[in-house]
Amino acid sequence: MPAHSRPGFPKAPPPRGPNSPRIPSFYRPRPSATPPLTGPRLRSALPARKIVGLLSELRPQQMFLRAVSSGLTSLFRTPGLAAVTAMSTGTFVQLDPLNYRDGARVEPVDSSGTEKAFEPATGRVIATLQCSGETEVHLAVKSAKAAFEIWRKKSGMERGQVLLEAARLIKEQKDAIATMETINNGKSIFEARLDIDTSWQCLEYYAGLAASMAGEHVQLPNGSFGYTRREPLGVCVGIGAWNYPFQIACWKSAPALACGNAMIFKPSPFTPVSALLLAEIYTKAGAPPGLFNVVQGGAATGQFLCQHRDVAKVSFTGSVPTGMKIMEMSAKGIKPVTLELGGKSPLIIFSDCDLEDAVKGALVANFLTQGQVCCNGTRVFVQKEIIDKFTKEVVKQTQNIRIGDPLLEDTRMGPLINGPHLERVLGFIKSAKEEGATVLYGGEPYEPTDPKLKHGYYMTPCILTNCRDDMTCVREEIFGPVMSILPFKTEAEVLERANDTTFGLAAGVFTRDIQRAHRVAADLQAGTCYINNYNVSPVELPFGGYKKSGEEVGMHKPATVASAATPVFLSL
Ligand SMILES: NC(=O)c1ccc[n+]([C@@H]2O[C@H](COP(=O)([O-])OP(=O)(O)OC[C@H]3O[C@@H](n4cnc5c(N)ncnc54)[C@H](O)[C@@H]3O)[C@@H](O)[C@H]2O)c1
Ligand SMILES: C[N+](C)(C)CCCC=O
Repeated sequence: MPAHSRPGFPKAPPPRGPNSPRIPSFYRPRPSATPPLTGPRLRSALPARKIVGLLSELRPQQMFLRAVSSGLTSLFRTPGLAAVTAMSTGTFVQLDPLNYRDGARVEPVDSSGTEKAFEPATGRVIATLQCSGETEVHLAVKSAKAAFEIWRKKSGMERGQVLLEAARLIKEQKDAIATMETINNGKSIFEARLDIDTSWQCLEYYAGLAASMAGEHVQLPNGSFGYTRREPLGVCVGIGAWNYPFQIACWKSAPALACGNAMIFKPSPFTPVSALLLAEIYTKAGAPPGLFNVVQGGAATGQFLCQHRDVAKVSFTGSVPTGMKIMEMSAKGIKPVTLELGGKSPLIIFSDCDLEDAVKGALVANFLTQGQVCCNGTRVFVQKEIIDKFTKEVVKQTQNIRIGDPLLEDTRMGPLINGPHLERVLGFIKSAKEEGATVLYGGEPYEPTDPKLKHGYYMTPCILTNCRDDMTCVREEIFGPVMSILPFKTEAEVLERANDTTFGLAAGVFTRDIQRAHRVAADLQAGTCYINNYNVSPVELPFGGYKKSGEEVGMHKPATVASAATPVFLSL
């Protein structure tokens, strides 16, 4: 939550960071008891603020080379991962306990059922997890409370040192963590490595901020003075989605821990494994046992966490319907929430764009992580003058995307997360056809030639044309590799259509006209607006949503404008 809009925080540091739970949202303003208080000051009159962040002009080719040249050089056996048999497609099984409490892996003391986690590339079960019951959740909270008592008394500098060491360990173990992420999530190893980079970068960023957070000294009449303290909230809960398992765990825990809180993290039951690596790293880095606990499970476990009396805040990443439930539960306990929810983001391509960049931008805006990205720009509005040329080129490049074993270096599209989700995505394509859309390319189940991948959840990326704004495929979040192309004539028209949605997570604009770029970005109702780029993730910038895409307790919506020379490429 933006510091500027919180009572009692008139001079907080700027709310910059990768995720909405930025530093101030894990703090509560607390004036000291004596001497006399100034009292909290409401800054509700602050105008809405937009943050403009410029990306460094790192060429995408350099980024690519850096990522691939690192190689799989440091395969390791993580402490506690003794039962990992191998780190390649089709062999990994997870036999160690998947909960983490008091600095060690544990089996839950009670359970409300089991869930199977798959390797999407092969369809194999890699882990069966016990869904933590109410007693286990209570033990995790108790352990986190004890750690909080130690942690909250540390100086910001001391907390920063632990986070820095954890960041160093993540960097050191990057390839093994990325491999684990690829095995459990299905995203290509190329992408997973980029995710791990934005994970350790996030810890470094908040480590840097930890020491500089301070309260205020306020002069009062007759020689009196007051001061404010910035105090952590206590035990915070993080609930994650399955599309960025390790990154979400880092983006939630880093700001929370930097501010002096403890965190209990519940990953999605589809992707339970990599959060444990983070837990082990925090312990190794010097975090007190219990500071970062992991409980596994689905909705029931999540509810136990949200409803627990001693949980001070819930930070949630997931779908809008679940976000609504989380908000409702938290409201009953008067708990602040941060909600990072879904989207149906517009990507606007003007006729004066650099077409080559725009095509690459559209690919990365739609097919990253097999299209399972909250901020994907899936409503691709293309100005009429260039729509034929654009469509032809986008189809050509989509045909070149390499689908297959996600652990292979040249794979750019792996399997979807699981069978039911694949069916759901294919169902959207079927209904698009029924509603009059044309499938220009893809949208079919895909079977790679490697026999071990036969039971994986692959499909060809799909391009739809003849779309209308009222079609289901254009209105609803598909969360799969499906691009809908929509023609437009004028700037005013496209802005109105782009904003005509209940979501507001991200948006993109491709144009050579710099004034138009910033004018359109300012009028788009979205948490992040990319200019001549898409889906880049600099950790220094906030990441949040308008409308149903997200919620924080604050007086303005974060709106980031990320601008760069050229987009990251998906196809080779
Ligand atoms: N805005 C963002 O930053 C962001 C990032 C990633 C994903 N997402 C969104 O997440 C969605 C996909 O993720 P998903 O399928 O895992 O979402 P989901 O809402 O089904 O589940 C998310 C998490 O909530 C838990 N959960 C489910 N019901 C719950 C309940 N009643 N109480 C407490 N916890 C509960 C799940 O076990 C899981 O850990 C998409 O809509 C996507 O756009 C958003
Ligand atoms: C890293 N990205 C691409 C910004 C995605 C953030 C999480 C959304 O699903």
